[in-house]
Order: sequence, then structure tokens, then C-alpha cells
Amino acid sequence: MKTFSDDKQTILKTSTTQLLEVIGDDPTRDGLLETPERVAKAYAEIFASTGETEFKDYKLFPTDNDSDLVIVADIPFYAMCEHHLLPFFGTVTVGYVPNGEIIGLSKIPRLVNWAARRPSVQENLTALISAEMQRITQPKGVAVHVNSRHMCMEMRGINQPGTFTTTSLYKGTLKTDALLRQEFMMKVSNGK
Ligand SMILES: Nc1nc2c(ncn2[C@@H]2O[C@H](COP(=O)(O)OP(=O)(O)OP(=O)(O)O)[C@@H](O)[C@H]2O)c(=O)[nH]1
Ligand SMILES: [Zn+2]
Repeated sequence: MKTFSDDKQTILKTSTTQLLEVIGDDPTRDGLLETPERVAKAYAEIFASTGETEFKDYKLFPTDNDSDLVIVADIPFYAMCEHHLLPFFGTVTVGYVPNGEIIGLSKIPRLVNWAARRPSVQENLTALISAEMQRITQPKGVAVHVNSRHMCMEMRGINQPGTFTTTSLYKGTLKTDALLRQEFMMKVSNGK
């Protein structure tokens, strides 16, 4: 698991203590004594891939038997919106049409998890997963569908609990072939 350097952890702890003071709490009360350290640890985990542009933890296997469509559906993810640093979370469905090489299936949820661990917006998260699937597998087509709840829309601001945002990106044959795209959409839970 990622940890920040001592210098960075000190900055995060100081910032958290200041934040607690500014919102009107007392950082020296018992319940908050270890909070700055916990926040520093939690941020190292939540933002573990920040600044990384390429997903590296994958394996490819050559195949003579390309499937028409490979789908991993309803992969859970948790991310932080870059506007408010509040969570947005939900599921991602990834489909691709292989082109002589297949990616180890577990690496697709790993890619989603990697892509989500940085400040982002849903559209950019969708695009990053799609771009990395294209770079890594050089497929005939890729589809990425993200269905998500945004805490910045639910617990503040417009205050709309229970609203879902979906974003989709289709590339190659999954963009041009309507039947293939329909097959992909049928695998997305509840048609969301
Ligand atoms: N397109 C997109 N917008 C997002 C995402 N996450 C948050 N936002 C929006 O980013 C916008 C930021 O708008 P601002 O007017 O700068 O910020 P704000 O005053 O906090 O806006 P409100 O949320 O409307 O109160 C808001 O409309 C959010 O709903 C996302 O993943 N994608
Ligand atoms: Zn937001």
C-alpha cells in the first residue's frame, strides 16, 4: 500500500489540524487526536495513482480464438471529484473486442481501481479507462460505461439524494456496430 514521504505526511497532518480548527472543532479533544494521522494514511490510499499516466499491472496472452465481445460488468469503484474532493462512486462496465491478444480478466478491475485513485470527474475517469484499454490491448473496439452517485450533488449544493449519473464511451467496432453496442448495453445492470 502506498504511503506518503514523512514530509508529505507532516503537511497533510498540519493541514488536517488547521481544517478542524477552522470548521470550529477542537483538534486536541480525545476523538480527534489521531485524526490527522488517519487522514494522511487514508489520502495515500484514496489518491494512490495521482500523477500516474500509464497502468502497468497487467498481463496479455496471445490467442487464435478471438471472442466477439468480452465484458466485465458492474465493477465497483470509489473516486473523489476534483471540484469538491467529495466521493463519487458506483460501477463500471468494460467491454472490448480482442484483436489477437487478451488481457488477464482480473486486470480490468485493477485498471478501474487504478484509474479511480486520483482527483477526477466522471467523464475523465471514463475516458482514462477507455484510453488505457485501447493502449494495452490494441482491440478492435472498446466500450466503457460508468454509473455513479456524486456526494457533491447529494449531501450539499443542489442536495439531490439518489441521483445517478451515467457516462459511456464507445470506440472502434463498439462505436460503429449497433448490434455489438446493444449486446454490451444489455450486460449493464438494470439498463442503467
Ligand atoms: N461534468 C461533471 N461535473 C461534475 C462532476 N463532479 C462534480 N461536478 C460538477 O462540477 C460543478 C462545479 O460547479 P461550480 O459552480 O464551480 O461549483 P459549486 O458552486 O460548488 O456548484 P454546485 O454543486 O452547483 O453548488 C457542479 O455543477 C458539480 O455538480 C463530474 O464528475 N462531471
Ligand atoms: Zn464535486
